[in-house]
Amino acid sequence: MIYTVTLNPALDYFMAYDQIEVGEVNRTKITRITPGGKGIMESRMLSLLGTPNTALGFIGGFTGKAIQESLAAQGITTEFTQIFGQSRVNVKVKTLETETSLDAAGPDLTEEDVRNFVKTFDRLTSEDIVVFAGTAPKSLGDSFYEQLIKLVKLQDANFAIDVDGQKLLGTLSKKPLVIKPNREELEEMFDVKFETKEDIIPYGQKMLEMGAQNVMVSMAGDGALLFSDTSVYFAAPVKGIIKNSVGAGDSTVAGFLSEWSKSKDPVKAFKQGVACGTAKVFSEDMPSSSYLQKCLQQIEITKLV
Ligand SMILES: Nc1ncnc2c1ncn2[C@@H]1O[C@H](COP(=O)(O)OP(=O)(O)OP(=O)(O)O)[C@@H](O)[C@H]1O
Ligand SMILES: O=P(O)(O)OC[C@@]1(O)O[C@H](CO)[C@@H](O)[C@@H]1O
Repeated sequence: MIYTVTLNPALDYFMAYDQIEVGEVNRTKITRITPGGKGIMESRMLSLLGTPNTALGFIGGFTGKAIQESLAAQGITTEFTQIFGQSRVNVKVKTLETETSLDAAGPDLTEEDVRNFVKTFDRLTSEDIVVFAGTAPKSLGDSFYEQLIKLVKLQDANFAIDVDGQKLLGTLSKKPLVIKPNREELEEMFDVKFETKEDIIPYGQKMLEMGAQNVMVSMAGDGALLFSDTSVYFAAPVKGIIKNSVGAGDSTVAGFLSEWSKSKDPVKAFKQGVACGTAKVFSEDMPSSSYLQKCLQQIEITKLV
C-alpha cells in the first residue's frame, strides 16, 4: 500500500483572471475549489492511475470536512486524524502571465493530535511506501518528518519525500526511494546557479551518493532529469498551454510511484511521472485518464550518461 502524508492539508481556491489590477476589484473568469496539500494531490493522481493508496494527515473544521467529503466523492481512501483546529484555505491566482500562491499557515496542533496521528503508522509493513510531502505546520517543529521516517524504517518500509531544501538533504542518509527537487530548489540547496541541464548532473549524482535511491529533478517547461544507479536520463518537455500548474510536482512523484510499485523499473516510472506532471499543468484540475495516456505517448526519454 502507498500512504501519502499531508501534515497541512488545504482547500485550494483557484481563481483565473486575464490580468489583475492590484488595489482594484478584479472579477474571476474561472473559480474552482479542490482538496489540496501535496500528499493529497499525490493521492488524487495515484487514484486516477488506479493505484491503491490511503491519504493520512491532520484535518479539521468545516474546511477539513469539505476536503474529506470531496476526496470520498472521488473514491479516495483517507484515514485522517481529526483535530480541533481548522484546515487551511490556500488561494491560487492565475493570470495570462503569472501563477501566484497565497498559502495560509494552517492550524496549530496539540500533543494529543500528534499522538493520535503517530498511531496511524502502527499498521506499516515492509511492503508499504510512505510519501511525505509539503510543509509541516509550525507547531510540529522541524524534526517531525525525521521522527516519522524513523517509524517507517523500523518497519523496513520504503519512503519518498518532497520537502524543501536542507530538510530534504537531511533525509537522504535514510535512503528515500525517490526525491524530486525542482531546479530552483536544487540551486538553493547547493548554493549554485545552473545554466544548462548538464550543470545539474554532478548535483543529482551527489544526492544518489548521499543515499537517495532515485532522484528526479524537474525543470518545469525545460523537461526533467532522472538519476538512478549510475545512469542519467532526460525527459524532453511537451509544449502546450498552461491551465493550472498547482500540483504538477506532486503528480510527477505520484506517477513515478504508481509505475514503480508495479514494475520496479525506474525509467518507466520516470516516464509516467513526467507524463502525469505534464498532463496536470495542461489541465484545470486533475487530467482525464485518456489525456494522461495521450501525454504518456508524447514523453521521450534519452540516456545522457
Ligand atoms: N511549463 C511547463 N511545460 C510543460 N510541462 C511542465 C511545465 N511546468 C511543469 N511541467 C511539468 O510538471 C513537472 C513538474 O513541474 P515543476 O518542475 O514546475 O515542479 P514543481 O516546482 O515541483 O511543481 P509545483 O510546485 O507547481 O507542483 C515537470 O517536470 C513537467 O513534466
Ligand atoms: O504549504 P505546502 O504544504 O508546501 O504546499 C501546499 C500546496 O501549495 O501544495 C499543493 C501543490 O503542490 C497545493 O495543493 C497546496 O495548496
